[in-house]
Amino acid sequence: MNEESYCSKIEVRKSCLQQRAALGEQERSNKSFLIRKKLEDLPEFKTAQTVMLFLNFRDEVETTASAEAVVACKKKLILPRCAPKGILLPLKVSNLAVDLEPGAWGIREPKLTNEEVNPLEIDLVVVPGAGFDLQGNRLGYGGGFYDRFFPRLKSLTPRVALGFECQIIDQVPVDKHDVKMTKLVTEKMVYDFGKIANQ
Ligand SMILES: Nc1nc2c(c(=O)[nH]1)N(C=O)[C@@H](CNc1ccc(C(=O)N[C@@H](CCC(=O)O)C(=O)O)cc1)CN2
Ligand SMILES: Nc1ncnc2c1ncn2[C@@H]1O[C@H](COP(=O)(O)OP(=O)(O)OP(=O)(O)O)[C@@H](O)[C@H]1O
Repeated sequence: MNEESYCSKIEVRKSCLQQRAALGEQERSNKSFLIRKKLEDLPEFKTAQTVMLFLNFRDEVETTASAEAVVACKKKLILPRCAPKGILLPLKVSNLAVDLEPGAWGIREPKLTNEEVNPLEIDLVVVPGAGFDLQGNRLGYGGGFYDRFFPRLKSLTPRVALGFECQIIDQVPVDKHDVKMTKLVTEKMVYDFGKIANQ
């Protein structure tokens, strides 16, 4: 990775996460509800048979209710599990009450006994992030997990990020491995970046 963007990624990440942390518990919960409604109203959510979500940790957008909605409407729910070397395993979850355990960094992750799915089967990936810009760029926590995972999807599988308005900045520092989002959903609106291939 280019050294200049590495240093600025650390700084920018810190500042975006501070903005997010400044939201109160109630505010985060209210905004998460609005984000959830917008996500579940998206045509790509409605038509997807297989949805890869994330379960929130720290002060991310709350996603548990959407995960429950995916299971309740008989879609296949896929959740990520961190594996060594920055690999993200997409595992099938049928029952949120029994299929999860606290994994890396305390994130609620599927147990390894859950079935691993072929990323080519996934119709929609919902993506967390520390910061976003309105060109479709996303900054994560610096593990490179999602950037290594995206090239394994079909190139036009929608990649929808969830974030709060306060996490949007003018320009996220980008490297050549960074994959753009197709949409960003915030409490205020859905930003559409068009059909962008993942490689
Ligand atoms: N809810 C959720 N699940 C997710 C992600 C996410 O962003 N949100 N990930 C998205 O990729 C992956 C986890 N990625 C992570 C990467 C780094 C750190 C982290 O805490 N890093 C340290 C610094 C480096 C270190 O000590 O290893 C830190 O921030 O203190 C946490 C999660 C997979 N699952
Ligand atoms: N496709 C890839 N192939 C190999 N290495 C990669 C790839 N994507 C990212 N990396 C490496 O992973 C590390 C973290 O990358 P980066 O800071 O862009 O992660 P991030 O987007 O913040 O995190 P994440 O994708 O987990 O949310 C860097 O060392 C980077 O070189």
